[in-house]
Amino acid sequence: MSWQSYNQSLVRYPQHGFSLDLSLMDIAPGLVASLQPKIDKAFTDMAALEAGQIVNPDEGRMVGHYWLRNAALAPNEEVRRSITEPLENLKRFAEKVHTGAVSSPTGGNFQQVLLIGIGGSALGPQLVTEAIGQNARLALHFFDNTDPAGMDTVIARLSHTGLDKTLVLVISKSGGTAETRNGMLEAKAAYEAAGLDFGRHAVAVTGTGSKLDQYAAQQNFIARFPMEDWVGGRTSVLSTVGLVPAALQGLDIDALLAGAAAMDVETRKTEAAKNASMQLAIAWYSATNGKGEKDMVVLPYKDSLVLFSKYLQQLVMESLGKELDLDGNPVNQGIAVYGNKGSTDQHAYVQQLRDGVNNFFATFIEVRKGRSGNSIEVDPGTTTADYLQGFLRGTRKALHESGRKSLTISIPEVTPFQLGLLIALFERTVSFYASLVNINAYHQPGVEAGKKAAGAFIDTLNKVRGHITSWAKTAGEIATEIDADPEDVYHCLTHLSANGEVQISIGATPADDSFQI
Ligand SMILES: O=P(O)(O)OC[C@H]1O[C@H](O)[C@H](O)[C@@H](O)[C@@H]1O
Repeated sequence: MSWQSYNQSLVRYPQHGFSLDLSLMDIAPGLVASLQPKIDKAFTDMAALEAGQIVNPDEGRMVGHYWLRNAALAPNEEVRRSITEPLENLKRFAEKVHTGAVSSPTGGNFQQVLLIGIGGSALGPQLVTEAIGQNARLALHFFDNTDPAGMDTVIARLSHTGLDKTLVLVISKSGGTAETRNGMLEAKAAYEAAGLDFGRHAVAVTGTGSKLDQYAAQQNFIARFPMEDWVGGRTSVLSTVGLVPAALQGLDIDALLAGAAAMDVETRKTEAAKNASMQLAIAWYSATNGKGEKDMVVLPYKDSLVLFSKYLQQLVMESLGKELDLDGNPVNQGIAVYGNKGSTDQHAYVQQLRDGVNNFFATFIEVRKGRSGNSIEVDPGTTTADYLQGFLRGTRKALHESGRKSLTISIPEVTPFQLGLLIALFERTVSFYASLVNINAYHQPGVEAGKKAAGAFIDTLNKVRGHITSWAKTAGEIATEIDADPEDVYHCLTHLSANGEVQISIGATPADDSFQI
């Protein structure tokens, strides 16, 4: 480690207490020169994106999440209003919930929120809640799956305060996501079982006219907030998707937006050496050979940032994980992201990072402030915060000594403003990196394949249900009757057996197992 290379490779924005240290990334001196045409193109793409000129060919929609924190950039008055009006409305709405002007139909203020959403409609709000929601006015709970047992656990937890005091926030951009629809129907059933009118406790955040929007109107939801078509799910944390729950928690959403806007100011500058997102994109390119050859391990040394890797996983992997490049050539791009937090991970998988397969680069996130308030001495003169800093610096050094690359992002503390900075930093990095490797970061064609196959499986499951009899049959026999894949039929039958709908007699192999009512 050299003091000189630290000084030379640091991008810092002292006015925000932010710095990005790339000194341990070993970026080859010639790389930037060889990438220059691509870097120039990335800046041109960025300008086109911010000007509303990037339209996803398969979906026909503009990409414009940058406008959310800078409405003045929006390409026309209509888009500008679609940012400013919901922002004012959601603030007013949160205020009404806090003052009790919007309250539980059974009387009294709402005291907690159940957020139902998945993917970008949950990960952003979860990140914000964990990072800066410690003193939230209303506690947030989540349904982010179609797991009935998981939902039962959450409902039981909510019932301590009471479902009547729980505001339900159903969030889905498309308004048609199965897991979210299921979660909403399960919640509705729980409210009805408690003798409560679900609609009078519910709020929707969704695209105007979507299935959810129509359902919310029909069920007389308390409020509906629009989510604009030009915001993608994984970049929606600063739209109504993230801001409605944040405002309900009483968080400083203006500071969150201001942090993102401040990072945008820095990362809009076309001097690559001073642009933290461009430097990060170049570092990703250098570490992964521009082909995702290494994974990104995200290690924030701060408990409140524990969900940052989970959040980045969607942002990076759904954006960059693409089969084809922009010219239609197969490239199978992407960067795998995982992580948790330091120093906890030191006692779990850092052993492999240091000594095992060298298939990653680490992203350390350093938060300089330990806590607000005084600290005890755990050793003479030493605090727990000293240890946290020591472990970060120590692990970074140990990885470097064994030839592992890492970069370090430092921020002063985890505030709404700093969280906004981090979110915007990575959004722009993903955008730049996509330009460097010539892919579209703003569509997700691969996600549909699994959804379609799941739909087909559920159709088969329902057909199987209709062919179970009081006499025993094998999966193969039922598969022949309904013209389906016997392996699928077998898994339908074991599912029905585990859920008490059929009885199973185990044979020598799955093909010999038989099932009856
Ligand atoms: O907000 P929704 O429309 O319900 O979508 C939720 C998620 O579902 C999809 O599978 C997409 O790949 C994600 O990008 C999206 O965030």
